[in-house]
Amino acid sequence: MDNDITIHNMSYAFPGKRDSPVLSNVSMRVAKGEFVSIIGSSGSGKSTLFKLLAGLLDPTHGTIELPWIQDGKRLGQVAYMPQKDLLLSWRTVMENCLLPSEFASGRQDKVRVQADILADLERFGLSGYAHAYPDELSGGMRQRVALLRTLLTGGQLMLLDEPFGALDALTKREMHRWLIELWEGLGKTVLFITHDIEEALLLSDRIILLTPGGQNQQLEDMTVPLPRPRHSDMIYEPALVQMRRLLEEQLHAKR
Ligand SMILES: Nc1ncnc2c1ncn2[C@@H]1O[C@H](COP(=O)(O)OP(=O)(O)OP(=O)(O)O)[C@@H](O)[C@H]1O
Repeated sequence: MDNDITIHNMSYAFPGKRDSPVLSNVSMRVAKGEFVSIIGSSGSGKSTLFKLLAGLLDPTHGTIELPWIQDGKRLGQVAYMPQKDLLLSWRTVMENCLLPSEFASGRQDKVRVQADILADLERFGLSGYAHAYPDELSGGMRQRVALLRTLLTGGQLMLLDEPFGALDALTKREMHRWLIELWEGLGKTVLFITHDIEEALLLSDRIILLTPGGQNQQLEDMTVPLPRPRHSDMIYEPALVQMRRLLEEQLHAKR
């Protein structure tokens, strides 16, 4: 419990829009090592929630507790992958992956960092692409580079904002397998924003449905009743069909 992420009665309104908060009295708890998906209609505040967790914005009211953060600085302790992959087009895959070490405090042995990145690229199915530029890669490969760079920023918590939204169904499925293997191997806490209910059901331990603004934002919090390892056919199990219907209804009702 001590390692849980805790958000308590948190509200956030953008400057100049104090009367219409994007997030209003939101509370949630996420256990260390959990994989939790956040779904919600467009504009319900999902990306804003991630920016608050990453420390890029400060709550207007309420608190966010990340128990492992020592000095209050979240940069480098929370790995945040924004909706757009933001790979630098003028830098190679290797140079993009070197960014976190360039920002890190203290001197790092560059030769060693590069050797580690080469090993990671192999693990991520990207061997031979260290010197390629982002626009020479497929969508799935770009996302893997962006995820690797996110991982290299370190930290216990990974915030992934619709990482697979733009991928075709087959690539998406491969990326799911790969992400789950990675998550199981690293034991990190993952928060994952998606619009794809099936994706949320197959990947997550829990799904949190964020409803748009209002005075007291209610969160639906559902545990996914599936063992691991999971496979795509599980989506047809009666408990999942029922849960999917419920989520779709809630999502449409709250628009
Ligand atoms: N910098 C900003 N200044 C003012 N309003 C903003 C800003 N960024 C976002 N908003 C508003 O806050 C609300 C929530 O935006 P947010 O991006 O968090 O939603 P979301 O749930 O992630 O949406 P989507 O699913 O479309 O990505 C929206 O109404 C948006 O217009």
